Amino acid sequence: MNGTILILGAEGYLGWPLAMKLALHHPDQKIILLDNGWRKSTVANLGFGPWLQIPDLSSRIEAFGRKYGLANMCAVHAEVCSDELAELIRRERPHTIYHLAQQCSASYSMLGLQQALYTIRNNEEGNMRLLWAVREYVPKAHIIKLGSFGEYAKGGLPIAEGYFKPGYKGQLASTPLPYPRAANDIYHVSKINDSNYVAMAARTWGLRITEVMQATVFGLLTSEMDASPDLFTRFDYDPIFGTVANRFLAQVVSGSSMTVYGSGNQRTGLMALNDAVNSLARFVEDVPPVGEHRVVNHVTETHYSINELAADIADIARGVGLDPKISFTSDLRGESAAKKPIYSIETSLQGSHLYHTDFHTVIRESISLLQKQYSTLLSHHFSPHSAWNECSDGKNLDLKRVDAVRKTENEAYWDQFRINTFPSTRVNLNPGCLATLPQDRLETIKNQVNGNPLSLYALGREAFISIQEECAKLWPAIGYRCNVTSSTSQTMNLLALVLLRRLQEDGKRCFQVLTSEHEHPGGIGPFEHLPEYKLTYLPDVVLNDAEEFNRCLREMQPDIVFLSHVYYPTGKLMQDKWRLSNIKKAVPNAILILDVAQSLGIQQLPFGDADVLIGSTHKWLHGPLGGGLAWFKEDFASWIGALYWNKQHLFEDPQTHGFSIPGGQDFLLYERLRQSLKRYREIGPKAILERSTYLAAYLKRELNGILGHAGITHCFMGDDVSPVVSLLVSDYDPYPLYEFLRKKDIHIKCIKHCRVEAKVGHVLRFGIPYYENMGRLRMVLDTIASFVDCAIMDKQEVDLVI
Ligand SMILES: O=c1ccn([C@@H]2O[C@H](COP(=O)(O)OP(=O)(O)O[C@H]3O[C@H](CS(=O)(=O)O)[C@@H](O)[C@H](O)[C@H]3O)[C@@H](O)[C@H]2O)c(=O)[nH]1
Repeated sequence: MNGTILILGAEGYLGWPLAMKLALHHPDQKIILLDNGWRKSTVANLGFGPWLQIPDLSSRIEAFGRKYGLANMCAVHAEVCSDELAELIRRERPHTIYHLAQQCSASYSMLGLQQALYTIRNNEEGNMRLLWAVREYVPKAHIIKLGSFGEYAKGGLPIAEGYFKPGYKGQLASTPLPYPRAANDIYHVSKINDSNYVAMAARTWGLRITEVMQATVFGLLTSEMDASPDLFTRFDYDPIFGTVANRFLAQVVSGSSMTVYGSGNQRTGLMALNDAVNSLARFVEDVPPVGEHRVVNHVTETHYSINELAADIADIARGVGLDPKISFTSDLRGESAAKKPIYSIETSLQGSHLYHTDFHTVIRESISLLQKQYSTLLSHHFSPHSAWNECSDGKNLDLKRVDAVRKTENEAYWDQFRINTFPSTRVNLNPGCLATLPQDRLETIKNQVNGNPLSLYALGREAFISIQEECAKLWPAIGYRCNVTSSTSQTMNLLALVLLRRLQEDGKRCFQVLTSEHEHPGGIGPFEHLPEYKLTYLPDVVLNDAEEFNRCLREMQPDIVFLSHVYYPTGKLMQDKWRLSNIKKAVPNAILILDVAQSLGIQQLPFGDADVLIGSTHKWLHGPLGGGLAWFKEDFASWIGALYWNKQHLFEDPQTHGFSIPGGQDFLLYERLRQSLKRYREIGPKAILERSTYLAAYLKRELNGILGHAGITHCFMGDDVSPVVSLLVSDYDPYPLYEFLRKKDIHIKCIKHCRVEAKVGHVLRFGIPYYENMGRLRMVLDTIASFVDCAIMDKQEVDLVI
């Protein structure tokens, strides 16, 4: 490769088409696409999503490679606001850097304090870090910084390109001064501040900077996409991230009213996506001299007021047989203009560098494409955002609306969320393995390591620290050490062996383990297979009777009590309030191990009495397979010493020595877990449990109806506080049904021949992830009903009867 071009914010609306254009125009150059996925996850978390479901960035890069036979793009998941940026620039030495990695929504920046702070930090810190990194490592590089046309103060004067020579008190300035800037929102103020910093960096440090004062971009297609959906860019049309022309397009195509804010006399500059990207790409060859802050007004449609824009789009829409409507709201942004403001706009590139596609052509082409790619429409995308001056207690009213959108019963919201983040067509309801890594994180992780084992370790260390921070927030456990381990089964093997070694130091050879009849083999199995342990399985009638249970404890004086927090076959929650503290009172020297594999992520963990709590990450945290979290009481951890004895510690921290997975492992596990915990915290444990139990109640109710109708004797085990539906059938073998579902890509769990709460039979377990929805569960139920009907009606009981 003959050089490197770096695009910051390459997964955005402009970033991706720009990357394609550069890759095609410069096949001998390496194009690095950096993004942190913020835009995608933030839009989804607000309850919105783009019109078209676009593949993730790495799939798009692959599709581009296939179509054009080029392999000069590579994606990097990194934060601009971290040392990763300087490190990347130091390593790659790009000659051209596009900076598009900014929070670009004025409405988002006005949602509340957190959003305002995020905008300032991300935009201004990111910009500052870029300037310093370029100064340090590639001072001759060309920075192309996306500014905003909206930074300029509009006062009836012609709008110059960044600098002009004003007159005052009869005198004309001798050197050009910055054209006045003013804004009504935090986003645009952050861009104004950026302009000052880049101007300073050019003047004082001699950097070469082109600042592109970008007007509102509209449209969906660029020439490189060639109408291939796997190369499309995101098209947002919601009130926070959707911009005016794109919103109007989506509104006319879907039959909603175009929402004009205020009088509609306010003006907006516009530019078609293809024109904007073409022009941006040409700056690679058009480099300003050292020390120049060149400002470019990037706008092609200079005359539109919002009313005129709506009227023009309405005309074009009518021309293609649509029935456009326009509605007016109050002046949400304080833009009130009694009549259209008058000013002209200078654009030095117009006619040369800046190609201007006919507005009507782009609008017609966009309408046609939106009609063809009609998506799941969510009407809340069309409502306006709330007024920028309507704040109470520091919280903008919009957030309340967003909360309402996200509530448990909002199928449209969750459907969109699933499509955005867990788009698999399979329905995974196997509560033993809900390890479905969100789509938007997969690519991130793939690109972190680039085949270098040392970077794998470095990433592992960094991720481990973040995991510990996340865990401390999610599960504050005073007096415990939290460690990232292997899964419950793997950790229990180690713990059973280490315990044996420690217990035998007192000379004893045989140890009593008290447990229940419904443990998962992964937890209790190691004790069952090591002959030094003698197991007693208490039946549920004893476990559920406080007095009887205490009597057993006192009589047996077990060395170890091993119990599950949520019962494996039924999903029922242990009555831990009295159970665990009673164990500690009755047998204070016994080691109490709590298997939280079935409860981690959906129930509050009962810290306080248990010496160890062990859970897996591939169930309700939807995290990596083979990972686990284990909490050890401080004194227990000191006594037991370690689980891993090979001293290949990955960390300096002695607290983790011997308890965290040592070197020689795949530490992407840590990165995957970090991503899963981040997602888990973003959605929130409460929302997750509420949504999952709500769906589980629906599935249970409907399943009951189907089985009752078919005359199949059954009962549901468990309770209503768990998102696990556990179905017990005694007269039928449910395995053929399980197999039938599996072939239809519906996964559940079948446990044959088990005893639960004095009943004997076969159990089918359904665990319902929060991101599922009624429509997909209905499909599962219909599939079950079709199997059951068929088997009964065709008198194929032979399939069902044991
Ligand atoms: O449904 C809507 C949406 C917007 N508007 C009006 O359309 C105008 C433009 O609003 P917008 O949301 O499309 O765009 P804006 O907030 O101005 O910001 C967008 O356009 C800027 C360039 S410029 O518009 O400032 O030139 C970029 O910097 C930003 O990143 C991009 O989000 C405003 O007068 C707004 O009141 C409506 O009337 N109805």
